[in-house]
Amino acid sequence: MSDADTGFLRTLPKAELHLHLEGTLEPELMFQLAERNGLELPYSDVDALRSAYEFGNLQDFLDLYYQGAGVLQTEQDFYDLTWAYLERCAADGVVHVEPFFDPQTHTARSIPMSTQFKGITRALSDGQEKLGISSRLILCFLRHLSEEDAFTTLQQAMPWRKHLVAVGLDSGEKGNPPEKFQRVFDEVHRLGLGIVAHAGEEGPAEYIWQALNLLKVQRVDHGVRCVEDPALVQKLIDDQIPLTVCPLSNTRLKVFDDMAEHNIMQLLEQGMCVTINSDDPAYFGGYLLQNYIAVRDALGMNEAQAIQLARNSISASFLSEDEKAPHLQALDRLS
Ligand SMILES: Nc1ncnc2[nH]cnc12
Ligand SMILES: [Zn+2]
Repeated sequence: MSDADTGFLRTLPKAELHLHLEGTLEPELMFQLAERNGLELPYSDVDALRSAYEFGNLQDFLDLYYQGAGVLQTEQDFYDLTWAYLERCAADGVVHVEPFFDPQTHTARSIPMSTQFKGITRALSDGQEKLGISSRLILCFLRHLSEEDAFTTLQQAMPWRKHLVAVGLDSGEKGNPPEKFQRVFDEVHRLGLGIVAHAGEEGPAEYIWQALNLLKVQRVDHGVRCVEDPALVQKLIDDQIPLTVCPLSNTRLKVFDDMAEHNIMQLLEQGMCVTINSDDPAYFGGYLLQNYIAVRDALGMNEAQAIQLARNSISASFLSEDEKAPHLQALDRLS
């Protein structure tokens, strides 16, 4: 039995570091935006759409996720999406967020970069002002597309450079290793932006090595397959490279058959800087608090471990040390 009750988990000051804004598109909002934009969805109603959320693997999910994102057309759509997510964060006790967005999903449909940035950043700014939630935005390249396309995307984002803290790499991992994007991440580095990448979700431990050594990532998104290489596990511990782990996502996408088999608590106990995140909560059945609850219920996470996971999320963020301090002090008071 665990001693971390839900109220306690809610009051923990937590940061969310692995969250795709397009993955917060709830079926209700998807239908609302489709109607507002005069689009037809290939589902009769919200229930029919939700019942399609059965995924055998990452690609099954991505096919639906990219299709769903097609309803996002106007600045207000991006605002509404982001604002709805921030309201969920407020309810879950999330104090800081570093969301991802996938601009190529939208520019490919002729939705300008400016439309995306304006809607998202206006909501993030309201989130700070009205909800007290701080944020830093991360642009992700889609790894199933070419490196040339990523270069074009980076160029298009330059007028919005000051709104970005980092650039990431997502989408289908298998067959799209980090090395495919080494040159564009060299450029990201030259621009002084942070770097993160999905690696070791479905892909092998070798992709995590590449993310570290070739892309020079500051955090690894997912990374749970690191356990297949003991030397890699040791490196992640020694260098305290944060892993942004997404428990509900991993079970819904069959990275682990069952939450009871998830390795997050083993990684934590080995001394790795692991964090809990929700990835694509509208598709995987829960926002950040729900992920903490799922880990508690299946893996017996206790209060001290929950505090450590929350502490890791603040430490691993792109906030300055001064900005982290009040959250870390609040966590110390709970210890
Ligand atoms: N879990 C995930 N892995 C890779 N790309 C994604 N895009 C949205 N969610 C993702
Ligand atoms: Zn992800």
